[in-house]
Amino acid sequence: MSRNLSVAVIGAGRMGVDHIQRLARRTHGAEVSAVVDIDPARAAAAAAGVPGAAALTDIRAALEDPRTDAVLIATPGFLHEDALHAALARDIPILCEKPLTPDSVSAWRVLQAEEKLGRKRIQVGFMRRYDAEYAHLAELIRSGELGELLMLHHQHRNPATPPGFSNEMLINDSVVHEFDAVRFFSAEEITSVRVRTGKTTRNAPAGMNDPQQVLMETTSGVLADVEIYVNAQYGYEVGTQAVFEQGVVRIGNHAGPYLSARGRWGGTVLPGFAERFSAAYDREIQSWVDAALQGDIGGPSAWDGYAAAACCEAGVEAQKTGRTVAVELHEKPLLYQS
Ligand SMILES: NC(=O)C1=CN([C@@H]2O[C@H](COP(=O)(O)OP(=O)(O)OC[C@H]3O[C@@H](n4cnc5c(N)ncnc54)[C@H](O)[C@@H]3O)[C@@H](O)[C@H]2O)C=CC1
Ligand SMILES: O=C1[C@@H](O)[C@H](O)[C@@H](O)[C@H](O)[C@H]1O
Repeated sequence: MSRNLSVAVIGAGRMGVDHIQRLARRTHGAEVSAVVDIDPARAAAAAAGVPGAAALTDIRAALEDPRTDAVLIATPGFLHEDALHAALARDIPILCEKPLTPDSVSAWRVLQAEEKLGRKRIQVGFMRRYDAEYAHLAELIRSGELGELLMLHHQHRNPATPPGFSNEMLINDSVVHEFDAVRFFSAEEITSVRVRTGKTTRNAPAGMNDPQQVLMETTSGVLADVEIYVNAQYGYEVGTQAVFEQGVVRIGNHAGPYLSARGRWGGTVLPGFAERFSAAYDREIQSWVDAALQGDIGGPSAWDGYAAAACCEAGVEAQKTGRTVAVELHEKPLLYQS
């Protein structure tokens, strides 16, 4: 395809608007042809100032338009399945924000629909894989330079939760990224999950345990833990310490620059994920567009979305029961083995 990839963006909320700006202003080879939101005012506001972008309220109208080459889904997770099936029926490239779907049964249905097409059409929005430090750590692991990877310690801190955020969302909305990160770094599946709750911050909404510790193990026995703390108040921090046979690698948390001034030294804590992962989102979308123009996908697949959904399910059960819960996965279809 020599012309730009015409993308219909479904959902013009926080992430949708961010991706529309990215596609329209910072991505090569793409343009936004439609913005779809159930709320017409949101669709119109997001499409305003984007040349050629139609404001629509129904995904079907975007998919019926022959100009639509690809879709980016940024509606809430519980709406992803319908949008995915509709876009798969058009056999066009899809970037679906995380989660692929909220549970492993619906994720498997999506994966089977894609398998029938005989090619990968869906990329899942696990953008951390595109963060420069994440990519560097993955390269170090693959190179074997420091020996075998043995353990991963993660911290994931958000300043505060939006209204309605629950214990389950802490796993499904937040730790879903670490499930993907552990699978990405270890290049293995996660076999079990355990969740520990302890003393809770007074800043958490009633009924929520915050922080929590999520413990997991991979096929070869790599142990990983996550401190998930979603009302940490002071800012947004995401970091990992990877322990190898011959060394330790730290990424995230305290990236510079460090300032020495006014009798103090130090850096800045970023306010949220949009700032922390801004460059990663840019790379993620560029990689998807580049691959889509070649009829491929550029990153995490529907299998990765399905496996993460299965981990989340195990995580929520572990959270409720206090038990170590096994992650159950179907056999990996051939399509996803390379
Ligand atoms: N990769 C990342 O770091 C992040 C990913 N996300 C993911 O992005 C997705 C969207 O999240 P947010 O932008 O925070 O949500 P949001 O609530 O800000 O926006 C969702 C939008 O979808 C619209 N919508 C609802 N039903 C619709 C329908 N049937 N058709 C079309 N539009 C509809 C809503 O009116 C709203 O404008 C979620 O899957 C979320 O998990 C969210 C935050 C960060
Ligand atoms: O996906 C995201 C949010 O939905 C989630 O609530 C945050 O915890 C994550 O850090 C962010 O990347």
